[in-house]
Amino acid sequence: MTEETWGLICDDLRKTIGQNNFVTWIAPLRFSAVNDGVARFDVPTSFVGDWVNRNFSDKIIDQMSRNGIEVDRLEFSVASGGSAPAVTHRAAETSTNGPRRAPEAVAGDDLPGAPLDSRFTFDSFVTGKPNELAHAAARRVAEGGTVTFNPLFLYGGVGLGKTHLMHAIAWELRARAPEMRVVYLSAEQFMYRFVQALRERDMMGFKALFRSVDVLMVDDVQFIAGKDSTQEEFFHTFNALVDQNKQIILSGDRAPGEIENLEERIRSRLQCGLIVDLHPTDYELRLGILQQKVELYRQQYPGLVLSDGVLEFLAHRIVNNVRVLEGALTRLFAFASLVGREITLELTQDCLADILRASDRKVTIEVIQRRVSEHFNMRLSDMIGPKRHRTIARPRQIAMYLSKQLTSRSLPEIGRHFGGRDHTTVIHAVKRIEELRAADPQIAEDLELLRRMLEA
Ligand SMILES: Nc1ncnc2c1ncn2[C@@H]1O[C@H](COP(=O)(O)OP(=O)(O)OP(=O)(O)O)[C@@H](O)[C@H]1O
Repeated sequence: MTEETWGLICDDLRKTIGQNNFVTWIAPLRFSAVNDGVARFDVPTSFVGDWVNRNFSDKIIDQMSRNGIEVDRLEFSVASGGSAPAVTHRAAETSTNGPRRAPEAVAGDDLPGAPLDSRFTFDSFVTGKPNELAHAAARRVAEGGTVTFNPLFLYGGVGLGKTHLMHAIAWELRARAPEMRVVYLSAEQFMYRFVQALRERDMMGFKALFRSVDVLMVDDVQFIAGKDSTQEEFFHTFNALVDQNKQIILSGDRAPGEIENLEERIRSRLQCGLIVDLHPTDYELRLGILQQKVELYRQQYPGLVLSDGVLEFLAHRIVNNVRVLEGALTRLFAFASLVGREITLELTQDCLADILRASDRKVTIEVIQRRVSEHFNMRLSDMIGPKRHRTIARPRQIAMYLSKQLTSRSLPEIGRHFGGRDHTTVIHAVKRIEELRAADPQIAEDLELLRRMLEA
């Protein structure tokens, strides 16, 4: 297999495992050789090799086979040094998110940090009303001065920039104070390190390692909910660091108070710091992000002409998360440069027909939740939270009902969007609202109003 074929396989893998997983785990691999049914790779640390082997080997083998390379297993050896491989750069440069360099590890080799994405800096983070508070808090922490709020907890929906902000803080701290031991990792990686330490009977080492950092950043903490011993260890690590006045920065898909199956003592500890919310994007922010990305693409595709109104059109029409917006723009530029044409509105509509159709059709569950919360004057976060009072539970049921009516999502998927509730809860909600619609004219009217607003 050539490096070029590996590059193609990487492109496919990115689609199947998602951009974040790809950047963190696959991009750092350096393809070495295939022989006797074994594909060999160099990896920066045994941790990465181990993780990829456990979590992604099936997918890699499958994608290889789709590209005509048949292997039975993968082997990883720790590279003796050097930077990320050329093929990783190439694969990364054609990523759906535009030009960038390969990820780098933020911590020294002895520290358990995950690689950082070099695109995710403060410079490249566009601010607007929906994210200004989160941005300001992140900036403050990144100054690295006296610890004023601990932890900083960033939360918000998918693809709204939580990981971007965390990486930006890490880059900034690293630039300002290179001697600081800054560790960024996902909650899943934290758990993996913990389980590995248990297996290898090296809890002392684990504790010493995590207690020796100056700044600890853990992404997607909702992941540890319900995982009892990991939570316990996380709690001790957290306390030890707070006691030493070390900064902790966390992110989650919802506020700490709304993460189910999180131990009460952790929840209350998390609530002691500053909790900031990244809100869904608005039109101005989307336009700002598009304009910023276009500047980058102008360097990559010099000479491409963009007609007036195209960016405004995209900002209006693609209201999903920023990741989708970026993907659309990347495709548009790549396509226009391939056919050598100006990016007109017409070309945009042709090239992005599927994405536009999907956004058209899509009244998303998130939008339904938002509209219903506004209508009933309740907090959006209560849609996914645990509260059961009628004034909250009823609108939540209405939102579930509308999600079933207006989207093609399955019952379990809807349940997941409502704070990981079971599909039977959704069935119950749908039945209940159907009954109420027949019996209560006020509910019938509310439903009709909401449906019209959502389909407008
Ligand atoms: N305000 C912004 N300015 C520039 N780029 C942004 C902004 N918000 C998000 N992005 C980009 O959108 C993409 C998704 O962001 P990110 O991965 O940080 O989201 P997330 O909130 O961590 O999502 P997830 O819940 O999926 O982990 C990234 O490529 C990021 O650079």
